[in-house]
Amino acid sequence: MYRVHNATKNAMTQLISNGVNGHHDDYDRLTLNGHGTNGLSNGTTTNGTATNGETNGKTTPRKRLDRKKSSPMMPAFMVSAPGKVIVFGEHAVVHGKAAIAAAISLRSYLLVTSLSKSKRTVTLTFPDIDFNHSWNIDELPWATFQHPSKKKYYYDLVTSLDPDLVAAIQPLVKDVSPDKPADLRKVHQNSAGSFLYMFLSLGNQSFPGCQYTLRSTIPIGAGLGSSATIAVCMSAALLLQLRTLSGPHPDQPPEEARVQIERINRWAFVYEMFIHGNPSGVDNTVSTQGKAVMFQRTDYTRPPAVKPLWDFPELPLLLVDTKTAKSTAHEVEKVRKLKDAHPKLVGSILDAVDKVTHSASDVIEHDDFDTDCEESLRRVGELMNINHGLLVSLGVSHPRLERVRELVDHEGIGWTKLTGAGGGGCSITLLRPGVPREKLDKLERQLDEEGYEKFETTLGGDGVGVLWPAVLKNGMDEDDEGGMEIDLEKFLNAEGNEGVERLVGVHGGVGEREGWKFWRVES
Ligand SMILES: Nc1ncnc2c1ncn2[C@@H]1O[C@H](COP(=O)(O)OP(=O)(O)OP(=O)(O)O)[C@@H](O)[C@H]1O
Ligand SMILES: C[C@@](O)(CCO)CC(=O)[O-]
Repeated sequence: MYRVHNATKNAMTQLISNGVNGHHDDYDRLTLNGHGTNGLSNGTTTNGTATNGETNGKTTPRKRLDRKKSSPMMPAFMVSAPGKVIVFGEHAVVHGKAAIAAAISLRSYLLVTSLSKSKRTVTLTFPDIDFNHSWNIDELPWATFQHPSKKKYYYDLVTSLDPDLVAAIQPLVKDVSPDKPADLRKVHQNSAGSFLYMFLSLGNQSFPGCQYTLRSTIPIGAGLGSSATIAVCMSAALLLQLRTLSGPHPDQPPEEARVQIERINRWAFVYEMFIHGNPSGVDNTVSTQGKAVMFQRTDYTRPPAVKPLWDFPELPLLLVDTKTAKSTAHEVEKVRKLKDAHPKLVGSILDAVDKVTHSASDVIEHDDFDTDCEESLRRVGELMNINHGLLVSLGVSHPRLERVRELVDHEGIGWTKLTGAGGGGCSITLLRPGVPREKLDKLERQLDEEGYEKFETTLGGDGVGVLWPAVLKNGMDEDDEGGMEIDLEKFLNAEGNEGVERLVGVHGGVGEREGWKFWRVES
């Protein structure tokens, strides 16, 4: 894994000098916090043509609005999105079957800082993967992306990448990180490509210079949806900068909140397509919406069926990271090849996974389901074991995942399955009620000795959140007005996951924090 927590002093100075913190004088004009206009009715497209940006891809022409003369300075702001666990149905979901996924409390945080007007660059600063790169906005291939035959709008449903557009950004992507080892270079080039594709699709040449700095508390490539969180953060940030989102604010009607969530999710999917090749969209969907969902996409040209599971139970789960990095794209491709080679057999396995997911949903949603009752948990646990067995037969387990199962099964501690893409990554164990503390301690010691990492996380948390401006009310080091501005230096200097959580965390170890806002989609 390529996790770099603390950039060196020199690198840091360079990263910081790329960006200046935006002024705060214009933020109350924007669409956040309920004070601004509704992005739905104010959907000015980048070429000055006004459209009604309603969902379902339908547009009604509206009268032309005046083009904005200059773009006002933005305050620095942040967005955050949660990782996820897939409880049932990974891989099968790529082939049109159902999956159940829940948001977790580990999150990614993106700080967006505007540059002074004369600075015409856009910079990605991703210290977790040792990546920092700038492009001159005026040198990007806008003409190709803005061509009427190619142009996409913020409300569009994009379900495949356009090969001509991918080709247009290749010259910019291939220059990224020439001196890094090949595997890291590939990761950087993927990050660059997915960002540029979305930036050029949504933005325009008069976009202000800015810097996007990302830090995450989610292990990378561990099956916890790290890439989807980056996709969701980037999508939300760009849509906010383009003033195409309204809220989040406390009085926002749920149906309006749902439109914003849907919009963010659509573009997050585009970002994911670039990183993964063929994602199902379950990761970005649960990361955007939060809580838990039952997800199915049978027709890739249409939005998926997403059933929110508001009352998803607080399952007693042990989340274990094998510390063996994998690539989702690689594991998904392996299953596709197996299916091509044995279509009927693999088709039956995928159908069986679908049945397991539906059975689990029935059990969990039944009135009698009780997380304190052994019988309830046993039924879910057995389904987890069956799901894992089917994933093994698809070839996506790993000896280190099997070792976790062996240790858990031997002590009768619970039921284990891999979660996410497999091939390494994480497992989840549903704990049997009443297991003696000594047994759990023994397991934890053993896992620790063998180089596993245990994660404490809760399921079903909030989805994408916004901190606008990047000032926290009850954080640390509050100023005279009782707020603490999160600037680039503080953000980059925060020590490890704990430091990031303490500085900007949605909970921050100090309880629910004022400042972070979420689209509330429950009705
Ligand atoms: N903290 C981060 N900073 C920058 N890029 C990241 C970060 N975390 C993830 N990424 C991007 O996501 C990629 C990992 O995605 P991948 O799908 O392989 O794993 P995952 O999303 O953690 O697992 P899964 O899809 O199985 O849930 C990285 O190669 C990188 O491009
Ligand atoms: C393996 C997979 O099913 C889940 C990855 O978290 C891939 C996907 O759904 O895109």
